[in-house]
Amino acid sequence: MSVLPLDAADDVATEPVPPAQRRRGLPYFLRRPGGLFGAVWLVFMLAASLTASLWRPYEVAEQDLANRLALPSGAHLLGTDPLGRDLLSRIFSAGAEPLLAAAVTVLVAFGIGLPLALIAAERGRRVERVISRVTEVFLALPATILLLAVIGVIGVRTFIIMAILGVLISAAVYRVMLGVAQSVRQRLYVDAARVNGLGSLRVNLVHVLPSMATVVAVQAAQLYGIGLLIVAGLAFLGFGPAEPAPSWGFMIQDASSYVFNAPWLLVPTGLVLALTVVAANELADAIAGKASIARTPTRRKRPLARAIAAARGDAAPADPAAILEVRDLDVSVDDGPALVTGVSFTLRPGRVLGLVGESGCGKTMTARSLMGLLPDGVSVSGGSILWQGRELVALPDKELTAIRGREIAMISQEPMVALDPMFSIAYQLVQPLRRIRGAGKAEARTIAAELLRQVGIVDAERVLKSYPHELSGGMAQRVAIALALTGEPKLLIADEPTTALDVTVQAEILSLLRALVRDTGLSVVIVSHDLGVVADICDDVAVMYAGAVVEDGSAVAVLDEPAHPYTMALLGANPHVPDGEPVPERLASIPGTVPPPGSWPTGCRFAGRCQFVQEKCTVPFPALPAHGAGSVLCVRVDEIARAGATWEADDIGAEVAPGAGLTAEPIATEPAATAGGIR
Ligand SMILES: Nc1ncnc2c1ncn2[C@@H]1O[C@H](COP(=O)(O)OP(=O)(O)OP(=O)(O)O)[C@@H](O)[C@H]1O
Repeated sequence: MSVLPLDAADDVATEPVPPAQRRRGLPYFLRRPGGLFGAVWLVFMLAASLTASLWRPYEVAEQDLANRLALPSGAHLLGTDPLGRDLLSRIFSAGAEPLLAAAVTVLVAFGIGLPLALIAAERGRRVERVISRVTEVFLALPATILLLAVIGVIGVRTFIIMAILGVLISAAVYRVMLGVAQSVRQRLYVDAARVNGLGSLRVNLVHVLPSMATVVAVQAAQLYGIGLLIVAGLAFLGFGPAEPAPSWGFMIQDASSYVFNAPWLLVPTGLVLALTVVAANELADAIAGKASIARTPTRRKRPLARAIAAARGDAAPADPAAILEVRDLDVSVDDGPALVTGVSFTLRPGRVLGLVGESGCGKTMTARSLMGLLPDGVSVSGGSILWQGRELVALPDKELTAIRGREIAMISQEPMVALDPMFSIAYQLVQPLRRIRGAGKAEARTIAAELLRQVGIVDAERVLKSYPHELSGGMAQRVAIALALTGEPKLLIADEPTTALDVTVQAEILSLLRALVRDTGLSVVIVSHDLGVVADICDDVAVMYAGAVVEDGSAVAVLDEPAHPYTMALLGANPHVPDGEPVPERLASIPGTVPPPGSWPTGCRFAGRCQFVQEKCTVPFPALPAHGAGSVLCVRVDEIARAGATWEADDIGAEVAPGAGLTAEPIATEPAATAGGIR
């Protein structure tokens, strides 16, 4: 039996209620007429039913044979049944059982389904598959037949029957909650909590569950209404309390026999049952009033990476001064295409490395792999990430958790999303400070204020009391940076930290990052598609195209004298002209788009869009010619350099033919010297 729609996760709220709204008077759902009615009616019914023996005017079995099938009167406010028993007394005396039994179903269904969903969402695809397969078995069971069989064995024991129903329905609850939990876990503030080293149980309790509260409440209220109908339905079929004990279902069944000669008999019980079910649904609707949809993929741990690590221990970095050394990193979709291949770069303390390239080139996947925060179904499939000489690839999650937030921190493009809307800034800063630095509450608050000042927030006390939605984008990004600094990290990974901000705020955040690097010796890996950002802040740069680093070196060298055609093209297409340089009449463009993973061409992946393409670019090449201090993934790099060719801006309306930018006769390629080719 599946009483909950399996796609309900898409239809209900996962967005927490803004704290300001929560704090002002009644909860928001009670301010809606439907919600108020639902809550008041349910509370009234429960209270009246549980106390019925204290106030009912007649005993439930007391007969007034002179007043059979009577209409409402002063003596019998809701009338009487065929034996002259008082309907008001019987209806409310019968209410406790369905109201409590339906609650048992809800508690059991959510008591099983919700924790399973949280575990499946957290433990990754394998565990999720196992749990999902088991729940599918439950979903396939013929629940009605099963319940009737149980009644045959144990008799009419409503609470046990409804508990068994809860077990069966828990499979449907699991399916719905899994979608929501996966969606919530994908939110950046959950990432931020993980990045700050919060353990999985606390991430679930502090961040995931509160964000699921609305969905849980909506689903629970709906399931409660369904539970009421099932209890009444069972009693209607004769599987309720034995006469003369009253039950809503049997009273309706009894009334249906008199529907023509005493139609009123059906009204009071039917109306009370209908109103109670409607009340549960109205409450659910009111809770769902703030609905918003969240559909994002889930994350998982890194099974392939574990295998890699099993075969490899920690190693000494090739560059002894390096704090981070990434070698031949491959990131792939499990059982799917590679997203990143052979990425290598080195980062020294106090330096800023930029990963730059068009959208979809693999910058984010590369950056996220450094923290073990790849999306579900994507994992490191090769290579090594040496962090201070320690291999991070396939490090157990527990050890990675200890590194995240403390040694390596992360900020992302959307500061608002990275901050949990449920909590004040003070709370979000104080918690990691207490956990990571072991500070007391007062001390943590003082440090939090200092951190806010360090990131350029002058009225730190006011901001500490604020909630994320009360901050501007730039302010929120400063807070996100302060949050990242709570663990005094040595490396900050900044994924497009200024993309969502307006230009003036961008400049402020960049200058803040520069100051942090200068003052604290922090190292930064910054992901950006903006060469202006790279020029502004980076010491080193790695240009990525279609999952590979096509050129790297010092920012000055790469930006001043780009060697790879792709870097030239990016620079030619950059609308920002440095001060003192002439403004070009027309910007360059790069025809076509980045080929998606799985359809990268053989040979140079940029060949299809390159102005300098030749036959030899389209065949695999095992190694590359040396070029300056950095590396350049182009077989023609020296020819192009010698010819002094640059990426041509195309004429309006005309597309530059591949190969048009270089007219020199083909020149023999230098002997291969640098390792690394395109796979
Ligand atoms: N969860 C995922 N499953 C499969 N493929 C993915 C997933 N996430 C990203 N990709 C693909 O991986 C490739 C690299 O994505 P990535 O986000 O690293 O690019 P990017 O250079 O950071 O681009 P952007 O600036 O748009 O984020 C893209 O082709 C993208 O479609």
